[in-house]
Amino acid sequence: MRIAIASDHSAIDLKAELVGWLTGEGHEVTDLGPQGDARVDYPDYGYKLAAQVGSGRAERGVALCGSGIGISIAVNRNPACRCALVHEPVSAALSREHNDANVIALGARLVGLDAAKRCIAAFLATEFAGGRHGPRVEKLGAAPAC
Ligand SMILES: O=C(CO)[C@H](O)[C@H](O)[C@H](O)COP(=O)(O)O
Repeated sequence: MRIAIASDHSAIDLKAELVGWLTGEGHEVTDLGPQGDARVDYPDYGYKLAAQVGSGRAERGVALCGSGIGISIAVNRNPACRCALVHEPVSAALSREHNDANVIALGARLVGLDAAKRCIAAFLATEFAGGRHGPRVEKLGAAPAC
């Protein structure tokens, strides 16, 4: 699967571990940065990731920051993205099954490497169930203007 991954400075170590793991699992991984450990702003990387997934260049995205909150908010500002912030695998699977999430967000200061891998594995393995969930997800792509 084509997977894009991005973070802020708080999650570069977790990002590096996940890039290695996902690549080893046979995925085509695009690391959108950051590459160094300088402090950066999560919106910049969230927007880059959202553009990659929203355009279809990546099929799925992995978004990381300290809590996962900031970067998930940034990704979800792109109407083509449905980013789910999760802390355990059941929510990760539900985000696919019910919400057809295309980006998963994780907090590097809250979730360890093993839990992050289990969440991502569930996220990648679970299909969207469709059916009654279809029209609900369609509504997410057509949010009313304020
Ligand atoms: O957006 C966040 C909080 O909701 C992330 O956890 C950020 O990574 C965090 O705010 C960065 O904080 P720092 O003190 O500048 O490292």
